[in-house]
Amino acid sequence: MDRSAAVEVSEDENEVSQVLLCNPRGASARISLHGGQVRSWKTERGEDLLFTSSKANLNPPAAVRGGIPICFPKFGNQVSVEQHGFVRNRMWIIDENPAPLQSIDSSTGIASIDLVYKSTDADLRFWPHRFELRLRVILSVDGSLTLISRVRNVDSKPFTFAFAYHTYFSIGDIRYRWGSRSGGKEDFCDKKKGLPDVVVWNPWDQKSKTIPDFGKDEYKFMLCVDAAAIENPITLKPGEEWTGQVEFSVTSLKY
Ligand SMILES: O=P(O)(O)OC[C@H]1O[C@H](O)[C@H](O)[C@@H](O)[C@@H]1O
Repeated sequence: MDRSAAVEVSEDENEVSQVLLCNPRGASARISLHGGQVRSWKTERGEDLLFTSSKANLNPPAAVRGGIPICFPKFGNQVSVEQHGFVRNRMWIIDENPAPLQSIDSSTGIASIDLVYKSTDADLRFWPHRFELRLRVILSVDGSLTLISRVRNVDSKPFTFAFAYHTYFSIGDIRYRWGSRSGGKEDFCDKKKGLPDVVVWNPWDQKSKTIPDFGKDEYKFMLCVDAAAIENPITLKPGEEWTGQVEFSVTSLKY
């Protein structure tokens, strides 16, 4: 029987709202309003395709180690801006009135949610520009996950930023073949728009020991592959908007 897609909002143990998207086949994605961060992306068999550390600190404001933190307006460690920007450490809200990007109808089996983060006066101390960042997360009938971010300059002067979906994939065992899951039968595939760069990161054994919210041997079972715009930062004039989109799916390998 074909069921409709479902969107449920609940609170986690820290009273932070979480949105659960389910497609008719039982695949799901969970998104936290803390950071607008995708926390899990599960197949219909319940297997999480994203990594979350067993040592992750779930208490705001620090970003959770795992899932898909959003890095904006900077990537990396830069003077006066928090590492990887600050929106991953802020509380977002559900956008009740999203601009239509495409028609989404839950009876078609597609589940989606729109979140927004609007810069505050306090943020101006870290980055002196006013912006609105909207995130649409779409879980499709085939289980693929699409993230569409739109940054709008609502200031009176231009600004320049970097952006990354800092995606922690869960993998089989990095010592045998990175990117493969459970013996090399499946692989991740992503399609990107507006995000020309890719950042690949694994802390490996030595750096793992210096990261408090990361388990000693967990580096073997994760790999960050970030769809990003970093090398050539994006400049927006007042009123302009930029869109960065990524679609993740799992494909079966033919070997
Ligand atoms: O610990 P985080 O701030 O989340 O950053 C995690 C990692 O992200 C990136 O991939 C950087 O290149 C690394 O230098 C950094 O350690």
